Amino acid sequence: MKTLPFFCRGKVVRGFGRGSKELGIPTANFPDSVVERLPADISTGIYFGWASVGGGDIHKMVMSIGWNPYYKNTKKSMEAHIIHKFKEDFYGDVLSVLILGYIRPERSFNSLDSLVAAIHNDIEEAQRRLDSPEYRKLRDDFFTSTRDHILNGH
Ligand SMILES: Cc1cc2nc3c(=O)[nH]c(=O)nc-3n(C[C@H](O)[C@H](O)[C@H](O)COP(=O)(O)O)c2cc1C
Ligand SMILES: Nc1ncnc2c1ncn2[C@@H]1O[C@H](COP(=O)(O)OP(=O)(O)O)[C@@H](O)[C@H]1O
Ligand SMILES: [Mg+2]
Repeated sequence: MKTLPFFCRGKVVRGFGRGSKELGIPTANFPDSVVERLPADISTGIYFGWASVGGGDIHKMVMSIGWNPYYKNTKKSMEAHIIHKFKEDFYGDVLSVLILGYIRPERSFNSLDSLVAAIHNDIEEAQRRLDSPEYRKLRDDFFTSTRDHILNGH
């Protein structure tokens, strides 16, 4: 995917409220304006990278881009599960993400448990891959040079 790494930023909006309640895995959802501006060659699927809320600490993240086939959403979404325990929700805060790599396509599952298990595997894979020196360097390069700018690009 030639547009990776891809950096984007937007205010966290509400989704269907399923992430925390049904899956036990909250996802911070990006607004339509950010989803619509994704480069065409970033296909739907599951990605990993780095994220920061409100310009705060940088954490590992996994992201889902697409129509959530298990739920048959009709609107494309971009949602990040940040691998960190937050004290409270952060709707309305600015979320910055650096998307670095692709994990797998989105798919449907026979049960909620299988979807949850697949997401836990994604989280483990992201944890492992983001420890590489190359991805740590990209984190430092992108977040220190772009912290004060609004952008949707790479
Ligand atoms: C790492 C990750 C992988 C995901 N994989 C899938 C998938 O394969 N199929 C699917 O239907 N949804 C997938 N999802 C999306 C979840 O279904 C979605 O985050 C959940 O429904 C919460 O949506 P909400 O923010 O609207 O509440 C994934 C989400 C994450 C964070
Ligand atoms: N580790 C986390 N990663 C992502 N969002 C989190 C996390 N911890 C708390 N949140 C909060 O949970 C919200 C997402 O929960 P979710 O159940 O997916 O609801 P929604 O459908 O409104 O996106 C985020 O917008 C954010 O405010
Ligand atoms: Mg969500």
